[in-house]
Amino acid sequence: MNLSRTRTTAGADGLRALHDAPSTAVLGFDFDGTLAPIVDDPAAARAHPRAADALARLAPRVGALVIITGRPAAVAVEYGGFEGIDGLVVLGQYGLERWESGELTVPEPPPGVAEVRERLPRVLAGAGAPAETFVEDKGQAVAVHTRRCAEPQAVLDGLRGVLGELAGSAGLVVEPGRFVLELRPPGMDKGMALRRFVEAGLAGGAAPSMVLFAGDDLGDLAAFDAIDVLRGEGVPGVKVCSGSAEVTALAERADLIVDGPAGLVDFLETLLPG
Ligand SMILES: O=P(O)(O)OC[C@H]1O[C@H](O[C@H]2O[C@H](CO)[C@@H](O)[C@H](O)[C@H]2O)[C@H](O)[C@@H](O)[C@@H]1O
Repeated sequence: MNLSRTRTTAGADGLRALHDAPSTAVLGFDFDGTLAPIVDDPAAARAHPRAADALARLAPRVGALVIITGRPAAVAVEYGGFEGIDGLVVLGQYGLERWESGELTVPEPPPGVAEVRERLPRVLAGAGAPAETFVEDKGQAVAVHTRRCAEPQAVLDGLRGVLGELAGSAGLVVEPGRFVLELRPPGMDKGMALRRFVEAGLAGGAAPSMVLFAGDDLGDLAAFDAIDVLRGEGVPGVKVCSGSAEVTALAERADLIVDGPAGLVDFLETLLPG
């Protein structure tokens, strides 16, 4: 493993801890933009062609593999091709849902989601949202995408206020992302999900010896925060940014920057025996 690839001493310490004791390491990943290249249609997103194989080969070598995604857990499993990966846990909808070994746990959505679903078309029409504005219904949340609009950032910025009001009036919060505003339940984020996963310990009861998380989008900053807290408590950690021109906030805080999903898979393959 090439420790000099890291930009920080703490990151090099974290990678060294991974190298020294992989069997008690926790490796966490975001899905879209990190394991799966970004595409215009959310339903067309698929994991990088080498991602599932790399994860399947890593699974028996590390303490735990967890994907923490804004997607419904079952969707990430399907789009990722992750069905047969023993030992992989997928926490969907920012940690509300859990998939492991084919078992899926999904809570009842709060009533605010149905309210937002019903009111959203009128709110979008009233705000003059272009026809290319796309609504993704995720069951626990509703996402408004502007990627396919001619001016996606301007449309997104123009919708922030009305969608914030709509979410607030229904007891939901707005989660901003790459040309998307998600109206979702409060009370859980990727940092809390990662923290709980780590605190639950590894199969067999061992405490994780290090934690790595790789992400690309604003929702992943909470997981970076969790890594910082763990480091403060003496658990080595590595923050990996799947770099893009669309979001720069993660790169500023990352120990290691890789070139999108292809770069992440290349990195994962360096953790495997040749
Ligand atoms: O937490 P993640 O796994 O990164 O999921 C976050 C959201 O990702 C998806 O949207 C993003 O990817 C789409 C497909 O590449 C892209 O078209 C869109 O512009 C991106 O924002 C997904 O559709 C959302 O449901 C996820 O919450």
